[in-house]
Amino acid sequence: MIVTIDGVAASGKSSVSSGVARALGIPYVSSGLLYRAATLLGLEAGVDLHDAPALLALLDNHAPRLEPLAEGNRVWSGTRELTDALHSSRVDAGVSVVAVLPELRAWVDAQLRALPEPFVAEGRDMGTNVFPHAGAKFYLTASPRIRAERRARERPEDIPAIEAALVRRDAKDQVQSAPAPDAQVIDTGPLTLEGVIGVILEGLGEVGKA
Ligand SMILES: Nc1ncnc2c1ncn2[C@@H]1O[C@H](COP(=O)(O)OP(=O)(O)OP(=O)(O)O)[C@@H](O)[C@H]1O
Ligand SMILES: Nc1ccn([C@H]2C[C@H](O)[C@@H](COP(=O)(O)O)O2)c(=O)n1
Repeated sequence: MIVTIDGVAASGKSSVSSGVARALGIPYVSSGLLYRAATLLGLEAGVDLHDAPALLALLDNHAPRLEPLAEGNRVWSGTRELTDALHSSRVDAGVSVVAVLPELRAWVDAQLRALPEPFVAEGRDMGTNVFPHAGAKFYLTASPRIRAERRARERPEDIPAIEAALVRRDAKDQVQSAPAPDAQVIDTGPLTLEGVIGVILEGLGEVGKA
C-alpha cells in the first residue's frame, strides 16, 4: 500500500507524513530530499545547476541514498550524512532549478520506485507521476503567509522574506505540483498539525471501507 501526500512548499508535507506514517507503523519517503541532495552536491562541486549531465555524473560518484523512517528521513552519501545541510536557504534557492530537469526527475523517480512498500510518499508529483496507482492520495495547501509564519518558528529569518521566497518557489515548482484528480485536497491553514493528520487517517479509514 502506498499513500501519497503532495503539496506546496512548507505546507506541512513532511511533518504530516511522519505523523501519518507513525500512526500506520510504516516509513515515510521524502522525495524532496533527493532533489535537495542533488542540489547540495552540485553547489559544493561548483557545478552549474542547469547542467543535467554534470549533475548526473556527480550523483553517480556520490550515490546519495535515502533512508526512509517514520520519525524522519536521512540522506547519506557513503558514510557522510547530508541531512542537516539540505534545508539551508542556499539549497532552497537552487533546488527548483534542479527539480525541473527531466534527467534529474527520472533519477529521483527511479530511486523512489525501487523502495519496498508499504510507505507514505510525500512531495509534489507522488500521486500524479511517480505512484499514480497509490491506494490513497492527499494534497496539502495553505496561504503563503501562514506557511511563512510556521517556517519563521524554525529559521532566523523574517516572515515577509520567507513568504516572498515561498511565493517564488511555488511559481517555479508549479508545473510538477498539480494535485492528482483523485487526491483529497486539504487546506491546512485553519488546522493544527494533529488536525491534518487526523483528517488523513479518517480519509484512510474511508478508503479501507470502499
Ligand atoms: N497544520 C499545521 N499547523 C501548524 N504548524 C504546522 C502545520 N503543518 C506544518 N506545520 C509546521 O510548518 C513547518 C513546515 O512543515 P514541513 O517542514 O512539514 O513542511 P513541508 O511541506 O515538508 O516543507 P518543504 O516543502 O520545505 O519540505 C514545520 O515547522 C511544521 O511543524
Ligand atoms: N516530488 C517532488 C519533490 C520535490 N520537488 C522539488 C520542489 C521543491 O522546490 C524541491 C524541494 O522539495 P521540498 O523539500 O520543499 O518538498 O524539490 C519536486 O519537484 N518534486
